[in-house]
Amino acid sequence: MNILDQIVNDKRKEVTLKKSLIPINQLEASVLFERETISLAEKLRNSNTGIIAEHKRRSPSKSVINQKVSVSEVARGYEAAGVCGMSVLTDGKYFGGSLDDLLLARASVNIPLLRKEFIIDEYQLIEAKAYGADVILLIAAILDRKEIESLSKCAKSLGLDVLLEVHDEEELHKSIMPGLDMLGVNNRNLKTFEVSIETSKELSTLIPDEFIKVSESGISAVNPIKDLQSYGYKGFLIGENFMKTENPGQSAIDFIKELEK
Ligand SMILES: O=C(O)c1ccccc1NCC(=O)[C@H](O)[C@H](O)COP(=O)(O)O
Repeated sequence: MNILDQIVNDKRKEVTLKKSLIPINQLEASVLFERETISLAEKLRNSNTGIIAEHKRRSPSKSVINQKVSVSEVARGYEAAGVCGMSVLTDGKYFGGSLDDLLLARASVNIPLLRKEFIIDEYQLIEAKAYGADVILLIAAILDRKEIESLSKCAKSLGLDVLLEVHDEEELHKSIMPGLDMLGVNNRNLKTFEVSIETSKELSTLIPDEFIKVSESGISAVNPIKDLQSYGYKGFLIGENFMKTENPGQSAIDFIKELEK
């Protein structure tokens, strides 16, 4: 069983429990449910830097990254840096995140927020909207084509952008369909945890132009971004590189300044 199988097994139990505790109509009653969302795809399309900065306390590949900084402080720092959007990990068991992190980020900034989660059920999309997300992630490795289609339709009906993540050509072919806004290539091999931006380069020509291309994971310097931009990438999801520092917002500021040179 690989790490994604383990996470999804736990996630199914978690979602079943949550559904029994918090009914959908309670989530729909959130004031944030009626909020007009901000499109991350649009921000990336019009940006020269395209940074999506992540709040990530820990991970299966790195264990603890940063347990000290507050999510509000990180969010405000990222916004000040001029990122296109912020990714907030909401999984508790493997990443130390929560829906409250999303809520706190929402209360702190006015930039697109991605709910970074292992989405397997429409219930989680309704939660995402109720807690202030603008974007959701769908992971091709844990969903079949029909599930991707129905989850992306549901997300769009809630006004949420959809970022679909793939790891290889097979996942890409299986999941390309209208209704997705962004296609993310994850550079992290989830069997070995090795990261290589070559994965983004190799898959770039297979992604139709109508999708905004996002490169995810293992980015820790500006030169790889400049390289990936020449392969058509407009978005760059960066977590650990910022979060491993004492002041993630300041490191995003320094990084973007360097990228703009
Ligand atoms: O980061 C992990 O170890 C991980 C393990 C299993 C599933 C997902 C995982 N990460 C989620 C992500 O996609 C990354 O947090 C994101 O792309 C940022 O990556 P990085 O810049 O390398 O922190």
